[in-house]
Amino acid sequence: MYVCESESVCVRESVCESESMYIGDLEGKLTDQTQKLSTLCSELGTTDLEKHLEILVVENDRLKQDLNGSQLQLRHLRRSLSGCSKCDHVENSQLRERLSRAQVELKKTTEHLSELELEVQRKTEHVSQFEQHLQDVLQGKAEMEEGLNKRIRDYQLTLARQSTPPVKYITKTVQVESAKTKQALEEAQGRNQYLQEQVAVQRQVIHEREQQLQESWHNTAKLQAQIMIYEAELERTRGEMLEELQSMEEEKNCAIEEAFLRAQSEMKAVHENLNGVRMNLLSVQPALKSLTNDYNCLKHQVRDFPCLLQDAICQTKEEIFQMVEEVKEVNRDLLHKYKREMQLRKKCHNELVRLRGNIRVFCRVRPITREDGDGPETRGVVSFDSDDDGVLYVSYRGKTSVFELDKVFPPHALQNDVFQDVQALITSCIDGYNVCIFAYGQTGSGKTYTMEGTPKNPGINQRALGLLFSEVAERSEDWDLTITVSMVEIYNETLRNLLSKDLNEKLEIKLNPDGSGQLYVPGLTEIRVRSVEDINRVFELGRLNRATDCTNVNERSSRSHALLIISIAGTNTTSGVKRTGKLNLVDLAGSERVGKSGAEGHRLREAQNINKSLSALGDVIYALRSKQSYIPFRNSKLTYLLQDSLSGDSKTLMMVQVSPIERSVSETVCSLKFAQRVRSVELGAMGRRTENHYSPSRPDSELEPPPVMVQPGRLSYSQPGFTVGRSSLSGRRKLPATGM
Ligand SMILES: Nc1ncnc2c1ncn2[C@@H]1O[C@H](COP(=O)(O)OP(=O)(O)OP(=O)(O)O)[C@@H](O)[C@H]1O
Repeated sequence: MYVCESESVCVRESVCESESMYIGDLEGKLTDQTQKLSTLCSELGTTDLEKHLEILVVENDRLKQDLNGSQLQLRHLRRSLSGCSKCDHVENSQLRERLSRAQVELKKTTEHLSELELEVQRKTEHVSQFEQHLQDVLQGKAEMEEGLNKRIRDYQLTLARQSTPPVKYITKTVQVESAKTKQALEEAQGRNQYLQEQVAVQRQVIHEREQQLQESWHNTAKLQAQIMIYEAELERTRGEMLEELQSMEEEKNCAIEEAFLRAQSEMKAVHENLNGVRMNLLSVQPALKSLTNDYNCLKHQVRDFPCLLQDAICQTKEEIFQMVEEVKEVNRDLLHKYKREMQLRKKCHNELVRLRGNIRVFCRVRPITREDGDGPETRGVVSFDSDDDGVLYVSYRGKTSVFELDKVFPPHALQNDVFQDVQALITSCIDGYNVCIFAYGQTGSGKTYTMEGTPKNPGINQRALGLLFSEVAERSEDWDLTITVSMVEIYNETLRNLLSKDLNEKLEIKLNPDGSGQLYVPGLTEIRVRSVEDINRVFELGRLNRATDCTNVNERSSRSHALLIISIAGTNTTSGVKRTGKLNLVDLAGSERVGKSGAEGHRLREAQNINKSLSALGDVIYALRSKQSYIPFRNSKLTYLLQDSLSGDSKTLMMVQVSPIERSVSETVCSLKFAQRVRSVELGAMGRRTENHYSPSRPDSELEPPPVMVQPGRLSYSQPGFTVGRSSLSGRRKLPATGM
């Protein structure tokens, strides 16, 4: 029994050994399978699939980009094509080139796309093959696992069947030995458990891979669908492009045809023109021949022209020189005649002035002004003779007084009209005469208006200086003339220098110590004037100085005599002979004050002084008229100052100013009577102030050259003095002056 038990234990041990060997074998196989699986997994594993998938995705993206690029190009081409209709033929051809390039690129892209499609297809097949293989491997593994499980179960059943009661004894033994077996079994079971777990893990992994594969298939399908859509789009675009290309081709053909037809017609026209030109050429040939001949002829002439021109120039020069000489001769002759005529004119002028009389009396009737007011007293009492401009009628209380003067200016006479009649006198002072123009009349009769005028309408003073400037300029070739100006006021028998800085300075009239009998005023300011601006400045200064000394200029002007003394000194540039002339322009004080003022105090003194000076003026004129040996020039400052302008061959013009209104009639008549008395005076004959020697005694004289012989007939101032008679030659009617 013991043997039997030991035999059974041995059998059991051997079974166990064989079982454990088998299990180890199985384990080795399982390990191999696991290794294989992992190898397979690593071969086909996630990485490769993902890589494939990624490659496919990248490839797909690239394709998408290509497609986008192609679409963009296509759109661009479409736009270009739409603009093509407006472009010309050249642009069409450029677009066609671009289109063909795009087509080539599209073709390439399509080819590349089909290649990629093939690649995708190939890869998909490869993936499906791998899947199939993986399924097979999994199936084998599952089968193997199933077999192993079955065998493990069988072994477990066998082991369960072998555990019998007699083994109790043996069990002890077996217990000793079966512990090892048990342990081995347990180990095998543990390993088996472990392998089962591994298998489960692998299954899970496979399941995940399957899912991923499914997704990738799904994506691939999607992408394929997208590719299909793109392909369809491409196809459609290609179709459109082809259509457009075709239409463009048609257009091109049409354009070519049109251009060809046009070119043909133009060619035809050109041919026709050419024929015409040919015909013209044939007809022009003879003319051309004659032109060539002419040209040759002209060429010869041009070659000879400089010589001919030189000859002609020389000849013309000679002629011109001759003509210039002739003209010079004529000019000399004319100049000689002109100078002679000028001398004659001067003689005639002086003769005319002499015949008119040295004392001339004009009358100016001022217009009725607003200041005269209204009423019967402002009625006009003065009338004129339309046939005689020297006659004036004054009607008052039924009586008419007639006054004959040299000239009467009616109220409407202008400043210039007055000046026209006095300018001959003014020019004569350049010839060495002393001239005196004074305005006489009652206050407000227009004396200042006539002498000074207004800034816009100047009177005799400014016009006289303007005339003198132009005369000086005209004579500047023969005479070196200078014009100086002084302004003096006589108020209350006091002489005041209106151009002086010291207004309190009183001037005195003195006899020139050189024994010439000339008078001069020491300290009198003489300002040289060359232009109208100079005159205006001098007048302004005079007006200012006159105004500073009184509160009412108008009042003062009515009671003082204002004198503008213009001296003209000249030296003959040829002979060195000097001569001087003086022009006194006097605005007298109002004449109505004389003996009528009834005033007291300074007003009385004023009236007495005005009376004195105007009476003295009357006395002087009376003495002159009656040719008295003594002329009372010294009775007043006025007559003393005007002595050299009232005596000898001096020329005097009295402008009697009268008011036309009834209120002033008595003053008007008085003034006109005085004027007639003055008009009847004859002045004695004295030579003009002509010097041909240096006179140091005259304070205003200049350095003179040594005396020279005066050429006969050249200088008008060399004439002897002349006696001035009352103008019996003037033809003026002698009308009795009726007193009132
Ligand atoms: N011919 C004229 N045309 C227009 N207005 C004139 C004329 N004559 C004088 N008048 C005006 O008459 C007014 C008095 O003239 P103006 O001052 O010249 O007189 P007058 O005799 O100089 O007086 P006085 O002795 O007070 O100085 C002035 O307003 C002046 O403008």
